Amino acid sequence: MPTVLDGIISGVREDLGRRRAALPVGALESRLSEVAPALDPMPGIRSAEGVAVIAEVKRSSPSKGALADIPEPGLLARSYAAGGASAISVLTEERRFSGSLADLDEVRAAVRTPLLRKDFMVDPYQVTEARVHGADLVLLIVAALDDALLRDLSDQARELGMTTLVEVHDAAELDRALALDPALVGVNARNLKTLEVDPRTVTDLLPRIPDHIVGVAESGVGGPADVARYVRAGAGAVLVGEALVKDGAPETAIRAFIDAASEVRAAARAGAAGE
Ligand SMILES: O=P(O)(O)OC[C@@H](O)[C@@H](O)c1c[nH]c2ccccc12
Repeated sequence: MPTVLDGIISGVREDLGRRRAALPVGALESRLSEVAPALDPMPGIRSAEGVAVIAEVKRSSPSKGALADIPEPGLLARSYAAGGASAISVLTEERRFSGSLADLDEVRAAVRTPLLRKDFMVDPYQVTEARVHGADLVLLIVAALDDALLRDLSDQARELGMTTLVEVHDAAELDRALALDPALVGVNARNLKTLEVDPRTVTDLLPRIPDHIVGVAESGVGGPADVARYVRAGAGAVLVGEALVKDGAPETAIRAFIDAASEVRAAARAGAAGE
């Protein structure tokens, strides 16, 4: 039976075919020289106080439908940056998430924060496109790629100066991700094949990520208590969409996430000192 992920990917391939027909790869590549070099998000992510927040611009999702209108993604991105987000994720998938490369352009024009192109990357064309539109990071979903393509896209991103966030959902995928030695490994609490969210996926897998790689807890953060739980499990970063796009004051919400994480760290330090 085809999974939800299979359905999303076939739509992504169709849309990609249309863009490639309009702008062949050679013409796309010639635009690379016109963009500013990719920013390195890692110093900011590693030195973030409490936890690095990767705040997502997300209009809708296959599981929940419409989440928020977001007429001006640039304005939302500015409030994310003002709240202390270490990076901003922009969903560019059109059919299920109502995103676009135009959103990425708008956000790029609005902030200097490192940007992640969040999409279902299945072709090198998309990685080049991400860079041309100003992305500094790309998401690579292990469940959507075989090892050869995963390696190729990861190498390509590195050659373009970009950072990869490699997303996993189970132990076997985590092993495949770690083989690439990426800067960031994301554990998605949502199973993209069924869309079910189980935070235990994150708390089980994060502790298996080596210290030199930043573990990113993805999905299912509704409030500061969820952030605290993920940080206790070893998250160096959290990726949050729905809760922020629905909040009238995303700036304040991000600060509350960071504060919750800082409290966990202070308690851990106090515990260690008292031992
Ligand atoms: O809106 P949430 O539950 O905070 O989730 C954000 C993010 O984790 C989610 O959008 C996501 C994680 N991995 C993905 C891969 C593709 C599309 C979307 C995603």
